[in-house]
Amino acid sequence: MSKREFQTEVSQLLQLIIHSLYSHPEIFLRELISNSSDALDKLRHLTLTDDVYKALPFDPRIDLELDEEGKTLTISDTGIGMNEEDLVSHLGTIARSGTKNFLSQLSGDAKKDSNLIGQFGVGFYSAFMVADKIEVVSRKAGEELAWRWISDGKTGFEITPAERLVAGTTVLLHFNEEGAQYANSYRLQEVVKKYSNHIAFPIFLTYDKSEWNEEEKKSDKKRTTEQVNAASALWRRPKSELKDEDYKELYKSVSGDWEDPLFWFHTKAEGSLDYTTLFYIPAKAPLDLYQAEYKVGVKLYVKRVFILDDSKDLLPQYLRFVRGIIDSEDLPLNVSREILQQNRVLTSIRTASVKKILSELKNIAANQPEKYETFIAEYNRPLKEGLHNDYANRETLLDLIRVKSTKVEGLTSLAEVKSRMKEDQKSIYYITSGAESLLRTSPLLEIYKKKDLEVLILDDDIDEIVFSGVDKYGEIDLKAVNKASTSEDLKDEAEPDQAEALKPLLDKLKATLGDRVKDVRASVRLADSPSCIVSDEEEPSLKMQQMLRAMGQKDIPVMRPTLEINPDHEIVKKLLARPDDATAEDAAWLLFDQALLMEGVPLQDPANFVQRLNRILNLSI
Ligand SMILES: Nc1ncnc2c1ncn2[C@@H]1O[C@H](COP(=O)(O)OP(=O)(O)OP(=O)(O)O)[C@@H](O)[C@H]1O
Repeated sequence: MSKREFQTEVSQLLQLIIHSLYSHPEIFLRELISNSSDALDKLRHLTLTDDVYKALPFDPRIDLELDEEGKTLTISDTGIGMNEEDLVSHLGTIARSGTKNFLSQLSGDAKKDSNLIGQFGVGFYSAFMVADKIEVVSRKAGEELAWRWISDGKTGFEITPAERLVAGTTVLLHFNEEGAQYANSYRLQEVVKKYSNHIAFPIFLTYDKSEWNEEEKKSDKKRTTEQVNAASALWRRPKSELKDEDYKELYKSVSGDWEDPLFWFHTKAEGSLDYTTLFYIPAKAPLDLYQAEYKVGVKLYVKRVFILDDSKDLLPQYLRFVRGIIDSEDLPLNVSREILQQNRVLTSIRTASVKKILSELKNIAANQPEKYETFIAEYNRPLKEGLHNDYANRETLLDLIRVKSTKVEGLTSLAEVKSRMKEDQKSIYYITSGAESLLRTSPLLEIYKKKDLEVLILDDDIDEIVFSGVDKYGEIDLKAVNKASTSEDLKDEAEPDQAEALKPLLDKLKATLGDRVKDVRASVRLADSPSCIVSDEEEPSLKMQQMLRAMGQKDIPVMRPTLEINPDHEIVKKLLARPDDATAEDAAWLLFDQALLMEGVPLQDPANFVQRLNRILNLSI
């Protein structure tokens, strides 16, 4: 006999499940049935593709056996099974980094945590909500030995040799007080129908059925086995036969989510390629959305046979929040992961699927704006990632994303921004890189305020990278206000060019600031501030350079910004009038440093800044 302890994370998860998950104890059955269904999927795939397994008998089914008196339930499958090693690693440790991350997000507030866990899916361990002892007997396909795993969900588990006639897994639950309600055949049937009706394999329930005995005028109990689920691949049925409830139920069983999805798109394609797709958008963004090791939410089937559910090639990465099914008629059943990557059929399905998802989202944006708002609250950012990566769908994605702006409260679409453009407005303008409050008060926006031009406030930290690659919305140029060339648009033909008159001052400033600046120029974009910082077209902004360095990128050359000064500002006028003033040098540095501060860039030498400031203050008091 070998006694082992659970990995710390498992104990943590078990504690949580037992103490805060009482709101939905029935999901234990969905989780165990879905594990069985996965195990059957895996074995079916092997029997179709791997010579070693081809000769093995495969009679796929899931059996629930109820002992009402003894308050036990077994869930058995004829799937892939587990050997001793698998039992230890699958039912004693948590390998998925997503789960570990999930645990670290827990707040200790039972209500919030149970919502989190609902989105996450707790798997096998959820059975400890309803059982105080669980025995698993499993035999791996192709192996002779079977193993028994026993645990009370508290101290650890034991593994001993056991017997099992065929490959597969049997989970025996000894119900606790909470679980006693499930030692009831009606309740079990109800829960199976609710969550697992469309599992592709038959689920049988064996129980003592009461039957009326006419002769003896009493009811007898008779051991009966009945199929309790529909076992149909629901996605292959015509849309007209399916009700919203059917879609929601399938969603919950494929995603493990408790909440209804926001919406779904069901498509049957016939023609050069035959396939069915059913995609769902979860109401809440998956918790691992921003993790490199996110869990794939789309399963690939070939002719209703499950192939895989962990391929990142089924949809582009930015659509990783989509859940659902792709079922193809044209792929071979033995298609391997490597082949999938360059398979023409899958590439076509993927391209068409992305188009479909995006065009459906566009419809929703147009026809159900409130619902679309809920969607955007969760998924605006991944769509922006798409702008960066999915060139082919950029136009659609530009219509789908939402942005903040100086003209509206909340979010707005680029189509709305376009419709608000003034007659002589040459481009759509935006400002990036920094917190919203910093961006809204930036001196770079002064001229736009004065001219009553709208500016998009792009304060998401990926915005600068994303939008630096997007230079047009339809025919209209998109321009960052902190780029040197953007000011070309703003030049007033009527206004005389002041550069000539300013030249002596510009030269002087340049000489003082030396190699800290690339250039010093007269600005056309300032109204109230004396100076601002701009970058060249191809260069990341100062704030961005700072971020890249903070992220550990070392090879970023030091890029010098251009300082622009406002020819109409009193300070600038005075400096021009008194070129030999003793304070000129201090003033030059203060003009530069304050422009940096307004960009959100920390000063290289704050002590120097303060000394200069105090000297000037002293003179003015
Ligand atoms: N009936 C079964 N047959 C074969 N393997 C199983 C069975 N039940 C569980 N396992 C194995 O144990 C692992 C852990 O199961 P668990 O339900 O905790 O998580 P999961 O199914 O991987 O993830 P989740 O349920 O969170 O999506 C599974 O990945 C699988 O390898």
